[in-house]
Amino acid sequence: LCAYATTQESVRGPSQAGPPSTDGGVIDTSPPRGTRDFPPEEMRLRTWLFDNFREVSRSFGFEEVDFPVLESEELYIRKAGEEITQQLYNFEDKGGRRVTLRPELTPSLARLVLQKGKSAALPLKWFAIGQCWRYERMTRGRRREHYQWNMDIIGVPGLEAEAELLSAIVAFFSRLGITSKDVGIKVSNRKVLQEVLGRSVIPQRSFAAVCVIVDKIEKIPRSEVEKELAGLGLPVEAVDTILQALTLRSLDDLEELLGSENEAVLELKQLFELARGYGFEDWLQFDASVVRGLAYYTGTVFEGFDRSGTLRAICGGGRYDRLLSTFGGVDTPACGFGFGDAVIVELLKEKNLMPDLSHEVDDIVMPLEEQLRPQAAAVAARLRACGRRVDVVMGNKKMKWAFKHAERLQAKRMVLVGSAEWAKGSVRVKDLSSREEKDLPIEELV
Ligand SMILES: Nc1ccc(Br)nc1
Repeated sequence: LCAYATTQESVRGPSQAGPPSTDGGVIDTSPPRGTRDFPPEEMRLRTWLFDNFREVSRSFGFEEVDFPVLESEELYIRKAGEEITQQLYNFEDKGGRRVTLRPELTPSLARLVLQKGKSAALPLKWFAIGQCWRYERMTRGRRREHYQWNMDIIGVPGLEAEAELLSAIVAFFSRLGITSKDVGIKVSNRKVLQEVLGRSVIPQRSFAAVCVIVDKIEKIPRSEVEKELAGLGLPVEAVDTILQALTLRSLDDLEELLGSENEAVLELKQLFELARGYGFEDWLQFDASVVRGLAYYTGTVFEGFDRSGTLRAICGGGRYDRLLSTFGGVDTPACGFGFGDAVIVELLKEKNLMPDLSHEVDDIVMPLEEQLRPQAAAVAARLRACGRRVDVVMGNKKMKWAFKHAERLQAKRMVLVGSAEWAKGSVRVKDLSSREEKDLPIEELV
């Protein structure tokens, strides 16, 4: 399957036979199950998307980091029943080590923060774009890999960190032409659930598992959620109280339920006040049903959604103040988000906002006779040294082919190297938009 394409053409590989395989037939040219190739057109779109991820990250003063796609399995062994840890692309390596292709980036980031220890001056503002994996029985035919953009702030306990991250997400959407009419960001706080569970005397050790189950509230039948919560030993009335609390959609109602001094109420009010300061409050809406499916969130949680309701969550994140101590480190406040490379492309297609990305070449240089190829090479080298993107015609091609090639590449000029012109220190240049043609001295080519 090709990455972002949806047409059948993208799936069929080239018709010519591939390298002979052992039994004389053509090898399977498809990529491994659940993975994608990125042929040029798809790769241009991916590069464009990642360039936007990077430019937003840099405009917020973040530094890029990266980690191995292969990590120790122990980074993801959590007991809260998350889908992400039940679908590890894990195996035992030749040294007998339990390893896995990473399903997410946050644990790697936490590992690097711990590794850096005191040498990393806080706050850290790190971003990464990395391929993440899951191993899902192909019954559902879903992908097994995607690229995720992550931005994380380490060392800031206050809501200003979440506000910065949300502002970065809004800045990214805005760069692509997506508005708050197309997309919203649901915001809540896990302290809502913590308070509600506390009132039902639910043991703290079940909190993460309750969040993972409640996160499925809009994906599986309520009866199934009730059954799974009961499976954690929650009494029926507690289940009703929890599900009732999750229907809250206004901060006033939340305040009425939890009181004006409740931490979740105070934090959410502060976050919305900061959002007004940044000017992106119309992107946000409080929604108590948002808990996110990762066990380690401890406070604010949020997710970007398309208002037409046709797509899965576009991005998501939250505060995770106690992740480092689960790795034996000292707890450090942290918050971050993940933004996948697939749903956003579906949204851009739906909104007709896909960019027009052509194969960009400025000049096509062609020797009119084979023995002039060294001269053509000199012309190409000079043009490239001046920053022009140059395609040199290779092989013994006819002019008709060369002009068709130039049209395909949407080149701006055709530069023909012929003996008569070369003898005068010139080349023949055809402007491919004005169709104007003239001899130019080589030193005037740029
Ligand atoms: N965590 C994760 C990894 C890979 C894909 Br595709 N989706 C989610």
